[in-house]
Amino acid sequence: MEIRARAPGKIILAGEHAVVHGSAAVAAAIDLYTQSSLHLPPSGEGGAGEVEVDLTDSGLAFSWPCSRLLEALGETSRKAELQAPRPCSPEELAAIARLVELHEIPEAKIWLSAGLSAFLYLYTSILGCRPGKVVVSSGLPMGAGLGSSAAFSVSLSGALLTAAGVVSAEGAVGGTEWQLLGKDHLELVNTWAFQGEKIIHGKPSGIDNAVSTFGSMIKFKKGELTNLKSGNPVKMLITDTRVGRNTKALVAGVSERASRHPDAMASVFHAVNTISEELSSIVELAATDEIAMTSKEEKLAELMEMNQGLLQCMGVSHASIETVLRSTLKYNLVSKLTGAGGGGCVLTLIPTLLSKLVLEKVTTELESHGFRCFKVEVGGQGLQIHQG
Ligand SMILES: Nc1ncnc2c1ncn2[C@@H]1O[C@H](COP(=O)(O)OP(=O)(O)O)[C@@H](O)[C@H]1O
Ligand SMILES: C[C@@](O)(CCOP(=O)(O)O)CC(=O)O
Ligand SMILES: [Mg+2]
Repeated sequence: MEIRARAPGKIILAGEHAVVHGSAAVAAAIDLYTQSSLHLPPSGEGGAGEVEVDLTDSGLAFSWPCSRLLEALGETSRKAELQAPRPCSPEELAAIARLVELHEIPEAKIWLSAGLSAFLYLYTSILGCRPGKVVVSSGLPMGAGLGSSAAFSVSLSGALLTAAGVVSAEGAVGGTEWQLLGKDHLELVNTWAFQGEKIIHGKPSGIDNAVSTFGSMIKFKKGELTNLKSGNPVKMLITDTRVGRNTKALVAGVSERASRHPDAMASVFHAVNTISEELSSIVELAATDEIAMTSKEEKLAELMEMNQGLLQCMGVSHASIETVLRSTLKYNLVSKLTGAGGGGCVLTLIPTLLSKLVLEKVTTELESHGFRCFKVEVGGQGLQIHQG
């Protein structure tokens, strides 16, 4: 049996970091995906064979004998828990970390260990210690702010829960081999993926896994999700500064600053909340044609600029991000970091009336700094399944 699941990355238009502290944020799915293909041998029995994962993007593959997993973790998959995952306990996480350490991961790719821990947790909790192989491949840059960790957790959870028979695909995605899940099944995948994100991020807000699961453009606040109907999707240029960084460390850094300056940071988070609320109402107004396109874009640009200033207050900007801001401002274009910052990707709002020539000039200038620019479609499908 082969089950494939693909889940999109995301951009955050407003509210990253502040969303971890209870503010609203606005995010949208993009058309870059992580795909997990799960192969299960016909008669998988606990205790025999191996669990394998092939991480094609990093060129590394790992495997564990099922007997070893059983010995270290016990029989982890319990029917009742499939409908309501329990968080990974510190003891279980330590046992998983020891299983990951059985493999020598090259120092330059040590960041993979968090993803491997999330993999082992999701696999053994959902399918138990039965043999199987998962091949993961992604069009998303890893650790760059486009939500690769969430797309990884969502696609894995989608494939594993489908194999366990607790979720099933229903409607086809027009003209493709992919199928969608119903709302309740998506909710369940999202809950599992959140557990995976917790292992990778430490303290995620849940926005990345939610937008990767449900797709579209959403407002997210304290775990509550509102679908934003945006008539004419915004156009964004993404610049990957190629400066590597780690979301877990950046999120922890903002929390430390918040504990050093609780009142000042509460005001920053409050301001971000207001920006996200305003941004989401502009997106929705635009869908009803109650606001002209140019006026919408001017307002969005101003709000993004204000949000970037507040992200600088939180200490998550970076010299490379500032270079992108300066370069795009020369052409009167507004940019802000997206995701955790500290390097990674920057969004630049592309107004509808911007000439092709100007866009080419900006892109050339950004690429002359060694950055990589690309355009994405915003607000598309979330998790999709293919069973064959
Ligand atoms: N395709 C993948 N293969 C292996 N690990 C992945 C993959 N995608 C994401 N990960 C895991 O997620 C981590 C990146 O997550 P994070 O720091 O949150 O950045 P982002 O989510 O912005 O890409 C990687 O270090 C790795 O552990
Ligand atoms: C910084 C944060 O708001 C978004 C992180 O996104 P990413 O992992 O950098 O793609 C953290 C979170 O909301 O969990
Ligand atoms: Mg992430």
